[in-house]
Amino acid sequence: MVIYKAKDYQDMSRKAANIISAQIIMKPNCVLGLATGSSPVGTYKQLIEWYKKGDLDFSQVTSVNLDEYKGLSPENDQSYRYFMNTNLFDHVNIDKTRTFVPDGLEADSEKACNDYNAVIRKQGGVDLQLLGLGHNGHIGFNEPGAAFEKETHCVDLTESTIEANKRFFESEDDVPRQAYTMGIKNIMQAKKILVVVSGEDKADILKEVLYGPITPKVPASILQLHNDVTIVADEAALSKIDM
Ligand SMILES: N[C@@H]1[C@@H](O)[C@H](O)[C@@H](COP(=O)(O)O)O[C@@H]1O
Repeated sequence: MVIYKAKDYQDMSRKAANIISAQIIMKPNCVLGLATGSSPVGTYKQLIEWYKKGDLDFSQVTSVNLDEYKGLSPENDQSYRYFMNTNLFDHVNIDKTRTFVPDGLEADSEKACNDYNAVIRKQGGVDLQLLGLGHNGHIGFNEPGAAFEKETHCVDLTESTIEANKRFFESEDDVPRQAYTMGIKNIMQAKKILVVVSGEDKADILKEVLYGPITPKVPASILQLHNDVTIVADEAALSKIDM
């Protein structure tokens, strides 16, 4: 595991975007595993900037996103499909038919999840998976207690995640209670993993993730067992770790 200390959110975003750019340059037809949340937004902004300067080409890139709220349509401005379109896909030359997000409108959970696993397999797996980190150590929507061996599945969101995500909705009642998420098994099968973490409020959980016991109670702790993980975190997020 490699840990890069960034000065602040912007520096973290630039460093992470550099790693993603290197992946695209080395393998133009790579499969990127992408994430939502506020942590990767700056990274996407930086990638868009470099694309606009002519330094990056997404024309052969495929993407698979980690998760989607169950019940939200792609047009719903809180859906993760909408997030990806507005924060990245609409601004670069990626072929949208090669950008995949679980189908939030598929009411049959088993079908939605099996279909998504098939999509990931068809792409030949993920070359680089970008991850944010939830306050309770979740990755994607794999909440504490999630079995490590799961592939894409339907989850009940925990109260703390609903609380953390309600800022994006009009009211707490509007926050969906379930989501489809890649499982830990899908995430661990990625060839490389890049985690972006920012802010003092993530300092305790980041320390636990990196140096605590590997346990489903802290889903991201499994990353200690992956052989190619890069953490890019800002000083605030690393403030509980001596380095
Ligand atoms: N499903 C997403 C996660 O993929 C994300 O990592 C997490 C942290 O979000 P943020 O980066 O906004 O702190 O939030 C959501 O629950």
